[in-house]
Amino acid sequence: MAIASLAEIRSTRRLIVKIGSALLVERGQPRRTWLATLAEELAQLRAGGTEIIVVSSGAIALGAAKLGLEKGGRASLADAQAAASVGQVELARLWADALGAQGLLAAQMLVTLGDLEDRRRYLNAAATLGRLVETGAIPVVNENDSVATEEIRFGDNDRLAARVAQAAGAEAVLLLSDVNGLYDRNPKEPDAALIPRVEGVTPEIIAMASADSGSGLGSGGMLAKLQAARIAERAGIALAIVNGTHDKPISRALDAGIGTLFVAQGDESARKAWLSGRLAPAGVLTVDAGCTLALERGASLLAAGLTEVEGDFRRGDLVAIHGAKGERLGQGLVEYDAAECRAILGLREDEQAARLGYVPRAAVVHRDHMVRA
Ligand SMILES: Nc1ncnc2c1ncn2[C@@H]1O[C@H](COP(=O)(O)OP(=O)(O)O)[C@@H](O)[C@H]1O
Ligand SMILES: N[C@@H](CCC(=O)OP(=O)(O)O)C(=O)O
Repeated sequence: MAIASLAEIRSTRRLIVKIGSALLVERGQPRRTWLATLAEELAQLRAGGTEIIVVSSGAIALGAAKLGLEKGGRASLADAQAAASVGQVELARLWADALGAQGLLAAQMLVTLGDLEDRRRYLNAAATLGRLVETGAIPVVNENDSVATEEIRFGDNDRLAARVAQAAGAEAVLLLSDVNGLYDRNPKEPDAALIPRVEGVTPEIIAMASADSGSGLGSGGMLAKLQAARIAERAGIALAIVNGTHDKPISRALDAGIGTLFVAQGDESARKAWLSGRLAPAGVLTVDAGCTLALERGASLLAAGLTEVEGDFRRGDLVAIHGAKGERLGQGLVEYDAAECRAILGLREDEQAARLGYVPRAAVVHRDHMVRA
């Protein structure tokens, strides 16, 4: 479903909700009462059938206060990493308590840029997120700040949220911030006007983001949100920036329709196109007629339908999928190395475990990581 209004975000199947540092932390202290109202809203969304993944900042701000570090722990990378180590413990506890009060189970997931941008590791993160959500738990994702160095950091959780959305196959991202949305200039300027809807993040839109990052607690400012919007729109995912400062911020913003909606610029196939990029497939998997039919119906490629494996690829590589007559059926990210694929060719799941010596993965190419021709 293409999301055309803020209100429609309520009816998404899977939604990423990102909370910035300034919302969660005030003068070094967590905003527990506010968080309780947000958790209540997340529980309501969940009860209405929307699967929720939280991306939460706040570790550095919380940890810096505990350690008494200057500049909110952002004076140096070493400070930020130490602050994040201390603060993440508290952040996880906060979420476990807030969601627990609503009868929900919080699951902590700390990731780095590489986990979401390197194809091989991306599959692991995607599988864990998917499984967590299926179990009914609410993943609470943050960057693993204490180990990520400058070159391998997102640094801001806005882009992290957009990448998590891709990995989790979410339809929308809701960025809760301390402003109503994107303004045509720095919102502190008197004539600044809120932009309700953006169809494509153009250079003109990027130019609206002022270098002033408002709260001073976070890291990304508006520019990071626009970069996140660009990742999302190209992946066929809607993204909205709304004001999260009030109690029950989601209902307030979505009901009143106040915020900025970045409309997805592609469809589902655009999301999957990201998976394939412009890479040349590293191998070919040929499947039998039954499997061809199953793939046409949108199923995953299972080892039982595999008849031939060509090439020397590794888990996470892009492979082409061919039918029995050599016709191209599609392509996708393969869950096994080539040697393992050959070992389990044609085998059912129970036979695979015996051959591999470990519990097999759900598919050779999962439907979420496959683009049909
Ligand atoms: N064109 C703009 N529209 C809205 N906000 C802007 C704009 N340019 C700069 N900003 C600043 O960006 C801030 C939001 O970024 P940030 O403080 O990083 O948020 P968060 O902590 O929620 O991630 C706003 O408070 C605002 O001061
Ligand atoms: N991972 C960091 C957050 C970094 C960040 O981008 O913060 P923000 O701009 O407030 O979303 C932390 O937990 O402190």
